[in-house]
Amino acid sequence: MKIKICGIRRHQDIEYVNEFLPDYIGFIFAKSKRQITSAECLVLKKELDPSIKTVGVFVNESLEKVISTTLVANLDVIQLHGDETREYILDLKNILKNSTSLKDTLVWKAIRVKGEKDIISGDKLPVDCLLLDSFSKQSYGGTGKTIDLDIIKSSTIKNQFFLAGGLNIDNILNTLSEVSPYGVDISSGVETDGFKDRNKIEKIINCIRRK
Ligand SMILES: O=C(O)c1ccccc1N[C@@H]1O[C@H](COP(=O)(O)O)[C@@H](O)[C@H]1O
Repeated sequence: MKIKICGIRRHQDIEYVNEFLPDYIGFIFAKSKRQITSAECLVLKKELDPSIKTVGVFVNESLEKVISTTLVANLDVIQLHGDETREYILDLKNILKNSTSLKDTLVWKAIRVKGEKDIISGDKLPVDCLLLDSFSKQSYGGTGKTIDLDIIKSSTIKNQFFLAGGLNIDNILNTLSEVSPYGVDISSGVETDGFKDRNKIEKIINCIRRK
């Protein structure tokens, strides 16, 4: 089970992830209280354990901005978390494929699940991995709202997927007994008063790894 801790933005956050070594961390480049710039990301990355892969989270961003940020911050994965279309994804993959420095960059697409049809159409997208998140009218992500697991259970999703949306120490084991994602993506569930909390990161990573 892969683990991603998202919304890393402070030096302390880097210390916490270096201690507990999730597989991935996420940097938010979209409008959010967790948003950082590519220059700030670069500074944080210099302190990061090299075994941890980095994911840039973008929402309805121009291809130029996604590419320049990915280059500056030297990201391993681009996570599209908005309303990006199949055409946008194909254009992005084409640019990555033709770039010497970005040809190994992966593309993940977040599907904000309202119903089974969202999963069915998301499953057809030309991406390296899907990320199933809850739907909220207020915000594109990082809401702490959970997905209705019955929608995933009754779907015929074929792609590997990360599960996101309100995962925390109180619901993680039950969630993983109901569905079998490739990985879990956790953000607000490891925060206290809006900031990453070392103890919550420790507890949830240990809990998932002991499972
Ligand atoms: O975390 C954010 O602020 C954010 C903003 C805009 C798009 C995505 C964002 N985060 C992603 O949201 C999900 C779920 O987060 P949570 O665990 O419910 O708080 C996760 O995939 C983050 O990458």
